[in-house]
This record gives sequence, C-alpha cells and structure tokens, in this order.
Amino acid sequence: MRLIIRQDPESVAYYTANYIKQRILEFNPTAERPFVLGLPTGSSPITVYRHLVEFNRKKEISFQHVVTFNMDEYVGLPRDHPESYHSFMFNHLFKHIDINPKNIHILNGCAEELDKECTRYEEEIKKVGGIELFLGGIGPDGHIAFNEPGSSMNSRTRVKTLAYETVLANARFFGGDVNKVPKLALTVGVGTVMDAREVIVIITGAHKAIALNKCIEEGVNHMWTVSAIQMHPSAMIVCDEDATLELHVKTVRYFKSIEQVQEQLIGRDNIGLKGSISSLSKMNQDNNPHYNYSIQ
Ligand SMILES: N[C@@H]1[C@@H](O)[C@H](O)[C@@H](COP(=O)(O)O)O[C@@H]1O
Repeated sequence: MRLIIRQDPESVAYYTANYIKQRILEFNPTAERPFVLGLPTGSSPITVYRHLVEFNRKKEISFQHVVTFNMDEYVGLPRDHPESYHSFMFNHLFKHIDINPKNIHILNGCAEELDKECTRYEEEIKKVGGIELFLGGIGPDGHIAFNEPGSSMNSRTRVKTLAYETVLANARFFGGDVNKVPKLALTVGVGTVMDAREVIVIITGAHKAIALNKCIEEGVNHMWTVSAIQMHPSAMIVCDEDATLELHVKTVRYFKSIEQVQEQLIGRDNIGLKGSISSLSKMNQDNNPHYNYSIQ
C-alpha cells in the first residue's frame, strides 16, 4: 500500500486527477474494453472532478469509453433532489464531460425493492468485468463509501443504516439540520471496493488524521473500514499534511523517502507509475549503489 503525502487538498486533488488521467490513457479503453471507474461523493473528490472536467475540455482525455459506478446513494431522496448523489455527480462531473449516459451507474435509492437493487448493482459490475480503479474518500470515522464502523470487511452492496457521526458530518449538506439527513443509504460493500483491481483513497484534513493513523499504523480493523486497503494488492492513499498529524514522524518520513527516490529517478507526479515503479525496482535490481529502497 502506497501513501502519497501532498502539502494541501488542492495538490492532493491534482495528483489524484492526473493519476486517473494517466491510468485511463495507459489503459486505452474501447467500446469493447471500457475503463471501469468507481467514484465517491462528498467534498474530497470535488476538486478532482474539476480537474478531470478541465482535462476533458482540453481534450487531454475522453470519457467516451469510461464506465462509472458510484459508491453509494441515500435511500428515499428523489434522483433530482439537490442533495442526492445523482445530483451531486451530474453537477460536479457527468454533465461537463463526454461520458455516455448509459455508462453511468448510480444506485437507485428509491427502488421499490432495495435488496434487489443492490443485487442488480453487483451484477452490473460483474457484467463489465469488475472495476479497474475505485476512487474513494472516507468519513472522519474511517468509513469508506457508507460502510460504517463494524461493517463486515467482506460486505457487498446493501442497505446500511447511517451512523450518527455520519449523519452529523453530512448535515452540512442539508442546511445543518440532522433531521433532514436520510438515515439509510445504499452502499457498495467493503468487499465490493476491495475487488477493484486498484483502489485510491483521498484523505485530507486534520479531522481525518485519527482515521489515517488507524489505517496505516494499526492495521486492518472493521471499526475503521478503510483499513481493509492494507490487504489490497494495488492500493494507494493520497493525503495532505494535516491528515498525517496523528502519524509517527518516522512513518511520514518513510513514505516521503519512497517518493523522494521516485522524484529523483523519474520526476515528481510522474503518473506512469506502473512503468516507473518497475523501472525503480529494476534500478534496485541493477544494484544501483545510491538506492537501496524497495518500493512496496
Ligand atoms: N458516503 C460518503 C462517502 O463516500 C465519502 O467518502 C464521505 C466523506 O465525505 P467528505 O469527502 O466530504 O469528507 O462522506 C460520505 O459518507
């Protein structure tokens, strides 16, 4: 698991958006072989989406052969409610890019039979061959999607009751009135996210520092569901300095040292990471006397 530390939320967003752009370009998607992208909502990804919209406007990237699956949706909010995740995604991303609407998948929180909707969603993901890259954020309690503390680490898409902390955290989108925040949501499971071939989680702000500490320094724990990322073969957390406030100095120095090596060898924010990491490890194998880091 890689931990990329950037100065502030803006540089976290730029790094993440650039990484996604490069991964899609390297993947070179087609109608037969689309790039399947999992997406979150919340404030963390907003600037990432702004960069992706800009890349698309400048024709640096196309979303024509990108298929998306969102992590979650409130139960009972009409699709066009200003605070539904449907509205959020169209306002911040989908209506500004050249994505084919039929390639957009968001859970229907107003489905007649919610369990059937969840099963259908999992089947849709399977139909397209699984998710290539899942981008996520976390709540202050370390939940990923709406997998609240205590969620099964093998969970699938299902109906979840929102923890009081989550309702409190999300009340900011409902005029600060907790009574207006839905108490139920449909969410992909921890297992659904971890089945993706790659997972990237954005963690910014001092209010998420304890969650990052639990995830990085205390290992896998179902009370901090983002920690499942420790068991993923191709996972990355992109965080800002504030989010590292509860980490040990040596932990921060270690992860920064990995990046310093990469920066010296391959250039900062070089996002062709798959290639760059293999050339880094090749550099290692060549017993380069200057570098004895092994890249995780
Ligand atoms: N269901 C969403 C999550 O997908 C999101 O990651 C989290 C963090 O939101 P923010 O990025 O605003 O901190 O909020 C909600 O709980």
